[in-house]
Amino acid sequence: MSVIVSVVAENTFRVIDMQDIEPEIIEKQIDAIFEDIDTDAVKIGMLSQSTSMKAVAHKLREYGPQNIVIDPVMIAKNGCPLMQPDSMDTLIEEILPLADLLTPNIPEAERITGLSIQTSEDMEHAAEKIAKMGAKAVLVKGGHAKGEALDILFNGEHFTYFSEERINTKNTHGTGCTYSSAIASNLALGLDLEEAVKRAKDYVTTAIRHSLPIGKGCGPTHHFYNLYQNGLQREY
Ligand SMILES: Nc1ncnc2c1ncn2[C@@H]1O[C@H](COP(=O)(O)OP(=O)(O)OP(=O)(O)O)[C@@H](O)[C@H]1O
Ligand SMILES: Cc1ncc(COP(=O)(O)O)c(N)n1
Repeated sequence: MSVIVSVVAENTFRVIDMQDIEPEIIEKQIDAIFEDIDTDAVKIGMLSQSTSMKAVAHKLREYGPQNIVIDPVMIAKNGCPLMQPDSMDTLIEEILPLADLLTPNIPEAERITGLSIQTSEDMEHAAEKIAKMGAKAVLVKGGHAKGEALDILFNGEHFTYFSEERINTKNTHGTGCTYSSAIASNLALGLDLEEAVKRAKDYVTTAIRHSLPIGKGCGPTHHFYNLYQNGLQREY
């Protein structure tokens, strides 16, 4: 089930424009879900401005769902801003504390913490600092680093490393969106956090390995590669 918070006119190489949905309509979309259907996990992506964040936070506090995974989207792969800079305080005060898991990439973790992140120790420090700010667990993603594709999970007590070799492709549009959605889905299935992240890391790595060379910019990850392998054939 989806709640539309913004309609974004974008393709593989640019964001042309966006129109945010009125906060009252965001809240009513959330009501429409929670008054009807059981919710096992929630995944939150782009929230472009404070009023959208406040609407989402207000309703999540009201309904109190479990397994809230938040991808604090700030800037698209192609460099276009997706979150207004003046909404950073609202993100930190209203959204971050709702997270059972926050999944910043390195630039997002730097903006949230004010730390500079160069090494895996820096990723650990940032994860710890974000946990102190109120997120129950933090996964700092290393897609923007060099070398191995290393992500570090801090569950409030200890760190777990998830590493894969870096795939040489420009078609990484939506890697973080894919990853956080897969983690939320795995939590909804009842897996513990470490196992949910481990399986989602395998999934996103396969989706990047078989990402689609379409469009003039960064093509998307292939969400259905395994499904197609198992019978729903389609050649790429
Ligand atoms: N070239 C790559 N090869 C292998 N894994 C990658 C590559 N790029 C990103 N990843 C992995 O993809 C996942 C998403 O991380 P990333 O840092 O790209 O998130 P993101 O910047 O939030 O993504 P997006 O904003 O595009 O949705 C992580 O597991 C990361 O390690
Ligand atoms: C609506 C929306 N949400 C998230 C992203 C981030 O994905 P990417 O960093 O791959 O551009 C995006 N481009 N658009």
